[in-house]
This record gives sequence, structure tokens and C-alpha cells, in this order.
Amino acid sequence: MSEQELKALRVRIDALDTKVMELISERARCAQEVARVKMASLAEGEVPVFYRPEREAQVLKRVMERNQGPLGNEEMARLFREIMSSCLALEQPLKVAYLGPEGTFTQAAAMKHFGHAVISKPMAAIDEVFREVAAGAVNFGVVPVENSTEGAVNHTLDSFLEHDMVICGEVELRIHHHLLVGENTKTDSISRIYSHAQSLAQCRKWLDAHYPNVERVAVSSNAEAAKRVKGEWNSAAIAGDMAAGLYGLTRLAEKIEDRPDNSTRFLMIGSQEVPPTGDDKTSIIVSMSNKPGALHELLVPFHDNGIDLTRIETRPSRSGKWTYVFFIDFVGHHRDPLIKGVLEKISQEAVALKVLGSYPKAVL
Ligand SMILES: C=C(O[C@@H]1C=C(C(=O)O)C=C[C@H]1O)C(=O)O
Repeated sequence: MSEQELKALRVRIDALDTKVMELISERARCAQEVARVKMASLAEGEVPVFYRPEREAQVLKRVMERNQGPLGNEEMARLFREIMSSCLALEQPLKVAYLGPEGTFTQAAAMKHFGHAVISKPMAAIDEVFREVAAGAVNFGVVPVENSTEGAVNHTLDSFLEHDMVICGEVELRIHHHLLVGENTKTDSISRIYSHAQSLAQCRKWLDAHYPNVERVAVSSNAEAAKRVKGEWNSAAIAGDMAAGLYGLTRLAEKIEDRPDNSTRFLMIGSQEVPPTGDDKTSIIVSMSNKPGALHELLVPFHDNGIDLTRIETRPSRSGKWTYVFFIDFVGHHRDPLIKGVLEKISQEAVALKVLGSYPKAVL
């Protein structure tokens, strides 16, 4: 390729960038107009709702459907995710609390869902994320809820029993773990490996094979593990890319999770009900009386109406010994007539039924 050709291509790219920029600016002005219309149509005392998860899910889906390449659908949607995030920030910057510290997978999930134009606030524990949202100090919270290798995140499920929260979105993240060391670590004398208990469990086989006699120390998060390693010469951490970058650690081994499809699902919690998009999920908590056939009774209405259950989890109810609550996720929105009917049927049999929220299925 000649210098001449390259030069011509760069001139074309510059001209296209100018056009792209003009279009993005025009889009941003439209979003500002939307904000003005929303404000103008408020009833007295009504609080404006700028963030519309159902609309954002539709925008992203449309982008993926119309994309013609060469960029992949997810890549294109990611770009639009960021454009929307910046447009929304012009209307109102969202405040989002997540399970911190900085560098956790939960932070990565928050950015994947809301984009980078948010004010994010790391919290020390899952329960604190719930409390921050309940106190109204942030618009939304992000917490992990289940991992494909290790199962439920019980702290999150239990927090739903204690707080009145609305689930307004979900996001899934592929979780890759690395064995990380600092610049002073003597790699042949590692005697301790720090990580979150979930991550240690997700890498159990790899650790058994490579570091069978090294002490495994569970700490509050992977990012905390990475932070500790920085100052120690005989320890390593298991954590992901964000934590590695944040604390300047080196990868001694990459992608050490036992299952290559290791993924975690996160929930966005807030106080805003999300209208249907046509491709939604609903989460409920149900407690049944402790009698034979209770679980069967609970499941029959779902089966009879052909509703797809995506998950069922049991936890102690905390209100009596050996009594349980069921966390159930299924496809559909609680305002759909079919789902409404099922929920009515269940509430006739149940001791208690709480709809935690209906929200668009993860797009990205
Ligand atoms: C522009 C709007 O407000 C926000 C910004 C959006 C966007 O940039 O596309 C979409 C939904 C809202 O979160 C809207 O409600 O349409």
C-alpha cells in the first residue's frame, strides 16, 4: 500500500469522524429535548424519571438487529451503550452504588449495564449497597446474584428479605480469573493466595493442581486481594483484569477458572418499576406453608401456563426454624395477563408472595 493511499484513507476517516460527531451531538440534543418534555409534563409534586431501562433495552436491541458489520453486534451495541450513557448524563447523571472496592467484577457489571457516564460509588458489602439505595443516596445499586460455577450469592438473596427493593435490570459477565503477583513477589516462594471465597471456589481444581499446599485466604473481594498482594513478597491474588490493572499486578497465569464458561449474573436494584418491553423476566419471593406437596403446588401454575422458569433457589426464611422461602425467576412481565393469572393463583396457596420486579432480559 502506498503512502498516497494511506493518506487518502485518513482524510476520509477524518471526514467521517466529523459527521459521526455531528450526529452524536444531534442525538444528545434530542435527549435534552426529551428531558425538557418530561419536565414540562410533570404533575405537581411528581418526580421526573429520566432513566428508562425498557427504552434503553429497545434501543440496544434495534442496534443489534440492524447492524450490518463489519463490527460485531455486541461491539456495536457497546458503543451505543456509551452514547446513551453520555446522553442520559446530560439529562441527569445517574448515581450507582456497587459492591466495591474499585476494580471488582461488580464494578465491571455496573459499567456494562449503565455505561461509563455515571457517578459510581463503591460499597464495602452487599448489604451496604442495599442500604444506600434504600436511603435514596443513589439511584441504583449493583449486586452479584449467581455464578454459573458456584451458584447463588446468598448475601444478596438474604438482603432481599430485609429490604424492599425493585429489581430493574440484569447483566451477565464472563468471569476470567488470573493469578496475580506484585513486582516484589518471589514467585517460587508463594505461601498464600488471597481471593474472594467465590473466586477461590471457581478456581479450586486449578489451585489443587498447581498450588496444592499453599494457604488459600478468603478476603472480602478480589480487588481487596489484589490490593494486599501489592505490599507482600510471598503472596499472590486471584482476581480479574480490572483489579490487575488498577493495582499494577502481573499475570503469573491467565484464565485459571475451572470452567471456561464461568459467568456471573448481576442485578440492578432501585425503586423504579420498569414497564414491559416484550422480552422481560420477573423475580419473585414466595413462602409456602411447610406441608407435603407445597413446592409442587407452587410450580404447577407455571407448568400449566407454559411459563419458562429460569431459576429457583431456596433460602431459610429467617422467621422460623426449618421454614423456607423460594426465589423464582421466570420469563415474562408481571403486568402480562398470563403472568398476572399465575401470580394470583400462587398467592392463593402461598403464605406470602412478593414481586421483586420485572425487567428487560439482559441485552448485552
Ligand atoms: C432519551 C431518553 O432518556 C434516556 C436516554 C436514552 C437514550 O439516550 O436513548 C434512552 C432512555 C433514557 O434512559 C428517553 O426517555 O427516550
